[in-house]
Amino acid sequence: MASVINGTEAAAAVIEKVKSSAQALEAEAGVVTGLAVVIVGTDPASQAYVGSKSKMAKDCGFKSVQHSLPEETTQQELLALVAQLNADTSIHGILVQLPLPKHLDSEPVIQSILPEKDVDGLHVVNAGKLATGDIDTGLISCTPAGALILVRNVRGEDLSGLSAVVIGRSNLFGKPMGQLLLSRNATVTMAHSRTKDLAKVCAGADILVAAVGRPEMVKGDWVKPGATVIDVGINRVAAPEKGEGKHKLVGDCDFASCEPVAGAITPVPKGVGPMTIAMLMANTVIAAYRKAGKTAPKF
Ligand SMILES: NC(=O)C1=CN([C@@H]2O[C@H](COP(=O)(O)OP(=O)(O)OC[C@H]3O[C@@H](n4cnc5c(N)ncnc54)[C@H](OP(=O)(O)O)[C@@H]3O)[C@@H](O)[C@H]2O)C=CC1
Ligand SMILES: Nc1nc(=O)c2c([nH]1)NC[C@@H]1CN(c3ccc(C(=O)N[C@@H](CCC(=O)O)C(=O)O)cc3)C=[N+]21
Repeated sequence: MASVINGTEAAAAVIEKVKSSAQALEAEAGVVTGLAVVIVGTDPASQAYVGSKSKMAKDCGFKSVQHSLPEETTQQELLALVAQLNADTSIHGILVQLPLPKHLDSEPVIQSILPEKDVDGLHVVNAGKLATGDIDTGLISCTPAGALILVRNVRGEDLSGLSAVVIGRSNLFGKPMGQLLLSRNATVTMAHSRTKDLAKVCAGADILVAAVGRPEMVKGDWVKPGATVIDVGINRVAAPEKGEGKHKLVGDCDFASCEPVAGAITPVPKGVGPMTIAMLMANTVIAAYRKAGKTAPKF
């Protein structure tokens, strides 16, 4: 039986440190940490995430601004908003919620954010720093940064001798996760949709991280006994057992079959999800410290 990793509790510890850091920065330098979240369109799931990010920012004592733009926003209008936020000295972090509506091209928008305000870690400068092994001076994508803290809580600071498999190779999660695990000396395999015999690849993993977007794809017989399983997937599926038209969240791992085999496993919800929001706050306060010329807290 695995121990179930409590993401809510781990996130609360991060948030406590963010709050005290933000307070200290305000007391010492008169700087209020500022976060701007930009959302385009009306996707209900995105609206919910953005709402909880703005609320958490306020709880941390930040200045929090939310820009909700209509579905028909043009590329030019979105770029103009980012330029305005880049120039705004009261804003230290900018997050543009993805995915954007189909008529918009997300890449130029992301690359137009100043790297020092790119709290999603998606700017090439930040992605490049992580890829070249600089984990200290850039900003790292929130979900992998949070997932790594959960891994460290179970396995310790140094992952030498452990094999890690990451399923998924997105810029937002899979690639930075692989690089973070590598930076801690794990032996990393990046798996994806073209990987042959995925079950066998996974069976060698001491640390198995799934970020695929396929509900309950990873089964218990893919899991090495005692492995640390980090389930990043957030899938909203029908839950007729809860009543007609009801939904529930499930991960990319089949919890019922994985949990008896794993040594430790994250649940969905209350696993990686809360860490993502906590690390967004952490990145924002880090950005504010750097802007003020002060040594940023480490998480
Ligand atoms: N908890 C949180 O805070 C967050 C959760 N998520 C969740 O994580 C999941 C992944 O997100 P994201 O990385 O953005 O997704 P993407 O859709 O960008 O990437 C999915 C990856 O999974 C791979 N893949 C797809 N099908 C298979 C398969 N059958 N076997 C092996 N690999 C496969 C793809 O491979 P290929 O490259 O070959 O196409 C791709 O690399 C989603 O469920 C998302 O909701 C995301 C961000 C934050
Ligand atoms: N630019 C950008 N950066 C992101 O980091 C980003 C994004 N776009 N687009 C969407 C994904 C998804 N994402 C989540 C954040 C928190 C939870 C979260 O807190 N989940 C709760 C449950 C929430 C619920 O009940 O609905 C949990 O897992 O316990 C989930 C998913 C960030 N994303």
